Amino acid sequence: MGKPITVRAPGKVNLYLAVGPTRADGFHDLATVFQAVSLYDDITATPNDGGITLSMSGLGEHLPVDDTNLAVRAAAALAREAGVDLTETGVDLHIHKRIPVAGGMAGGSADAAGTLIACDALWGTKLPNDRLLALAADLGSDVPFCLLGGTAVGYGRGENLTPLLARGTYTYLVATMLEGLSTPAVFKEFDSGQSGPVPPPEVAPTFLRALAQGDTQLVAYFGRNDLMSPALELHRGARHVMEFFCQHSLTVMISGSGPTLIAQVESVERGEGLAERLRNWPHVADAFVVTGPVTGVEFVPDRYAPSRTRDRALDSHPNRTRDQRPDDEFGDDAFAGDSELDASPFDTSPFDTSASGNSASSSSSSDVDDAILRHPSHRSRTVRPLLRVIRNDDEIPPDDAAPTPDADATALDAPPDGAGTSPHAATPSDDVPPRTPNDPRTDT
Ligand SMILES: C[C@](O)(CO)[C@H](O)COP(=O)(O)OP(=O)(O)OC[C@H]1O[C@@H](n2ccc(N)nc2=O)[C@H](O)[C@@H]1O
Ligand SMILES: Nc1ncnc2c1ncn2[C@@H]1O[C@H](COP(=O)(O)OP(=O)(O)OP(=O)(O)O)[C@@H](O)[C@H]1O
Repeated sequence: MGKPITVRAPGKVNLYLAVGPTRADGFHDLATVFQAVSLYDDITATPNDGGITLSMSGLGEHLPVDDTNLAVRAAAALAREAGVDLTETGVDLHIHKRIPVAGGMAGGSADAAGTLIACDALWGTKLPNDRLLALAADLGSDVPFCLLGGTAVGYGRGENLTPLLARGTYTYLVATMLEGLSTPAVFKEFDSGQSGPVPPPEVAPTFLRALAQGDTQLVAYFGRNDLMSPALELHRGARHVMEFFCQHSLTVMISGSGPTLIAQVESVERGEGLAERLRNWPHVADAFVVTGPVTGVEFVPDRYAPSRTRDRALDSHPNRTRDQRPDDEFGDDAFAGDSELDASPFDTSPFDTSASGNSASSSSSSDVDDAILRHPSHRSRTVRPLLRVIRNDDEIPPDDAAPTPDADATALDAPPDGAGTSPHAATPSDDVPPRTPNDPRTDT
């Protein structure tokens, strides 16, 4: 029987999320910009001689492990699609979860995407990318993006993806909540807040331009999430936590359908300082710093594969930071062994530990473990990049069709109601969620 395969799958944030009308199938048309961030679930697939089993650790300890779990559904869907006979060939899945459950960061979707890639490699199904992406879309609207990673615009349900030109690295302070939110409930709340026909959703050209230019402040300024008001209506705790962000003049958004709150910060150091204080706020489950963009699902070589002991140590570290550190913190040696990852897993196993002479394996295992979990995204090697991406209709507006950021910034120069002079400032009040430039209510 073959060796276990471990992949890691990133969570996402939505930097822009415009919601359109409800479709005949009950879903909403979206125009959204996803970014994958350095917060990962690890998925290990071990071959067995029949059936699919699942165990979970970390934040997933209390989730069901039956066929309602998205990871189990993903493995079963792949087996069906690829004609794998589950009575003879199966998989034991283990997921170590760090992405919050029902937090709007695509936790379940990341597990489904990771399971597809791990089982595809384990069973040697070699499903073409377009079929993998179609399977992913059937499992959930966010699953295709979790496969792809990076920064991408999503239309349709969010599954019609095009990678975006996005310069720069984004550093986010993230606050996860003790209570989650149900995605369908948030969409329903959005519907109930509409008094007339909802226009077709689109991403503002100024926003795309800011992304392409790597102007992180303008990206925050033009960011939008139509699910923010409905999510905050449903989550009093998140409304209170927003006060913290506003007190620190941060432009706060929810991630996806919430209630996780995110804000760009200018440095990892500032973010970590704020996160430490935020952890003591009521309703907050955890606070930490992540960076983006990172790549989609990646294979983790054997020697870096998670161990329960390491996971526990990392998760309980008081300054746990899921971030990108400056390169020199690890030195190039930490990734010197990664060249083997450039090969397709179907040609040469990336999990072959026989390459013991590399400098990574000569480092102490804890140094390397630390390094792989914090490694800068631009160094990551996606073994099986999903280069062929589907998208049906609209093209991104050409540069010359877009107003210049300056022109738009002038139009928006006046701070929104209740906000300070900085576009990043908003004034908190007691129970009413503060208005921010991202809050659709500021448009009215
Ligand atoms: C809010 C986002 O996270 C933004 O990226 C996604 O749209 C949600 O993606 P997801 O969690 O993968 O959601 P799915 O599992 O596909 O759908 C869950 C439910 O959310 C609602 N839903 C989801 C996506 C969408 N475009 N319109 C919807 O109305 C539907 O009620 C659906 O039954
Ligand atoms: N592997 C999984 N991880 C997390 N949740 C799962 C998983 N499988 C099924 N679920 C169920 O899916 C629901 C949504 O959880 P999830 O963590 O995916 O939400 P989310 O991050 O808000 O999703 P999204 O951002 O894609 O809308 C939960 O109620 C949970 O019970």
